[in-house]
Amino acid sequence: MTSTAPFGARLDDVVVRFGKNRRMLPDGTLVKDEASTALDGATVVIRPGTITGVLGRNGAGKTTMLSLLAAFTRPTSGTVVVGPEGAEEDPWENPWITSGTQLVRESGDLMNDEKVSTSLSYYADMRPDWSTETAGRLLDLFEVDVRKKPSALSRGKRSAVGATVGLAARAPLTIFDEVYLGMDAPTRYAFYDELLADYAEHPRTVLLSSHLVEEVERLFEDVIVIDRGRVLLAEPADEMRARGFSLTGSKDAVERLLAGRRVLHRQQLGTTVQVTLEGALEDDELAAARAAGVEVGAVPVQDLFVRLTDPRGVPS
Ligand SMILES: Nc1ncnc2c1ncn2[C@@H]1O[C@H](COP(=O)(O)OP(=O)(O)OP(=O)(O)O)[C@@H](O)[C@H]1O
Repeated sequence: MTSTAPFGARLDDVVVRFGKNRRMLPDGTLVKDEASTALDGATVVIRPGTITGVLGRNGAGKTTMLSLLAAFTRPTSGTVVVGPEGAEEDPWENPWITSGTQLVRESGDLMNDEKVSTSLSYYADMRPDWSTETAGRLLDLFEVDVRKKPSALSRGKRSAVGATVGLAARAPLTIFDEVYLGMDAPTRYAFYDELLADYAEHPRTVLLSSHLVEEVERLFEDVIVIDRGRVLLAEPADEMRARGFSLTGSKDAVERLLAGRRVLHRQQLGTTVQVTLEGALEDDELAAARAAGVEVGAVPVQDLFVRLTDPRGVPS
């Protein structure tokens, strides 16, 4: 256990706009930059003591949301609270909350001009539940030489240091924002295994954003999908998986089972058709599908995510 109960979090109608700055052009003209809206009325609850996947297409607002929780950014409007259940507080300039929140970004947030060991000592001092034993073991596993400066490490090794910081900190709210970048497949899988094992022994709240959905979806208990600054869905991963199913079989047999259903995706190979549909089959429909030689399958979270956030909408 960490010494503090896992943190939950809540965003209520949060808007974040960037860049309404005035700028002087070389000819002396004053221009006002277009504001860009990163979050546009985002409302979500993050359950304490879960591993939650944060999914969204490029520019959807994931990093902005995670930065709000770690008090790296402030909302333009709306409220953000973080903390143990029933004692959540605004994280902004709130040392009690921020000392319990570890955000790991792609950059690893290491001191560039110092040895990696210096950054690790800094995190060890800052995080009340820091595990020196875990840090040492993971650095050995990832084969990181902590006597080097971050600039002398490969991108994958820098990410591995970030992953190590995130796990060794044992923070009640631990956030990994695309921490896998640059890591090769064996290192990423080692990280996922370590995350699950450490989480089982030391329950806390983990948020994980990743574009490698197929790889990480097995870790998720909850999933948040962000689409163009809004929360499209936030629910247990099993509920998300139950949002759809696939049918594979001959075109005619599959077509007969489509009636009235929303088709999320369709592909055809010769006379065989595979469709992804929203909802679930009733028992009699399932029996009819089997009798017609149509295979009924689950849909990976990756596919549902891609279809549900398709900017062209879903085919009718
Ligand atoms: N500091 C900033 N200044 C101006 N615009 C910003 C800033 N940070 C983010 N944005 C804009 O806000 C939107 C959301 O960005 P954000 O980084 O949160 O998305 P993301 O879902 O993490 O994307 P990606 O998957 O590509 O990393 C984007 O349009 C981005 O250009």
